[in-house]
Amino acid sequence: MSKIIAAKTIVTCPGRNFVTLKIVTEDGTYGIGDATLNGRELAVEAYLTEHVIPCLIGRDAHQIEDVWQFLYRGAYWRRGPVTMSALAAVDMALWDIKGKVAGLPVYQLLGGACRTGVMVYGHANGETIDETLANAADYVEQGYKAIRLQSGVPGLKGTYGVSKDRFFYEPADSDLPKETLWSTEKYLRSAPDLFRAARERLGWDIHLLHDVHHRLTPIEAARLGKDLEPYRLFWMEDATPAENQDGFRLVRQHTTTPLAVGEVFNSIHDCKTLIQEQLIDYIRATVVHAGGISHLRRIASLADLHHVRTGCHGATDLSPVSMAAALHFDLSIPNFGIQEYMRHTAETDAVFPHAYSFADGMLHPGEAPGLGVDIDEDLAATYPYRRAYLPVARREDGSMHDW
Ligand SMILES: O=C(O)C(=O)C[C@H](O)[C@H](O)CO
Ligand SMILES: [Mg+2]
Repeated sequence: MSKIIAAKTIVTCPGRNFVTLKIVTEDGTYGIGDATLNGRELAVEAYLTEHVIPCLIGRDAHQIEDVWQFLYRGAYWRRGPVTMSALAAVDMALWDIKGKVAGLPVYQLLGGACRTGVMVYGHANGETIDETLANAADYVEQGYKAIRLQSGVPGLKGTYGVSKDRFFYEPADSDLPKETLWSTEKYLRSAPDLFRAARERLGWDIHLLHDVHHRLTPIEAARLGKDLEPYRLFWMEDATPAENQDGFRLVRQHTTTPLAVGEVFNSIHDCKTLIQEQLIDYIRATVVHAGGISHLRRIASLADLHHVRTGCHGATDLSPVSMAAALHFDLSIPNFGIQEYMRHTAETDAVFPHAYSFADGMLHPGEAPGLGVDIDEDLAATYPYRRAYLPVARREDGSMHDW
């Protein structure tokens, strides 16, 4: 028994907002978990403070599964991004505590390493194809084996996924949602040009990925998948809004471009049809939004039965605590595919000192007991919360468009 005697949330904004849960046990051991939900941070913070933390006090920190079941089954209003992010933070923090008490990195508790490192993909983007490919060439030089390419769409000012900074990308950059312009026709004309040029310039020894950000109908996604086939993408991500899972049947019938989806999923119930019918190749559900390490392992086990591999979301709105948790998970499961890696800024890295490291296109979680990430609470307190939103998209006629 390792009784939980205290828990609290820490909200900080070292360039962007993060919510962290800290759980302390009677022997003074503490664990941390990420509870960040981009643009809705304080909803999770309040859910944890008002509804979860009171239920944690007095429980055994070692009973990770029982605590998970208590908070999930006992919630009645279960699932959904707020609830599952809060539950994820508890789960991560308890795995962190267990690792620290055992003196082992979490991946060892999950069965040990299945691979020497975790292949990651970086983000190369630019206003033009030339700019995007120049940035991609830098990633190749840094040793990356896989790169996501996003480029501005000719005729559209500012495209989601395209940043001004070469290496640091923060789309939640406005205190109210910024309205951007979208044209499916223009995008569908330009996206294949990007990948044709990429293969000419970068060759075939690098994995190329692309994120459509849920912006196409199934038949449009099918056409893009076909147009991209000659360039052999590692995956086409979020081709169509994921609520309408029937849409994936149509996309699947028309293209052999591998499909990835799942960053907005919160539970195994969101992905089970797509996995069981083999309508996707990569499931991108992530530790923080899908109930923590414990629940993500269930999703991965189901996926493994159906030849679906993982590709955890890893944008900058997931804190270094989530990144570490994802790396322990990635290292330990048989059907790992790839891990997204959008580097955090130096300010964020200073607030969250961590043991994970990058070399030769791979990340490794390191050998520190637990998750191997800490939070400098004094430094965190110097960065107060600032409301920040992702942009929204309108079509050229002014109507709202899907993400
Ligand atoms: O990283 C990705 O694949 C994304 O699509 C980034 C998301 O837009 C971002 O995490 C939303 O909060
Ligand atoms: Mg995405």
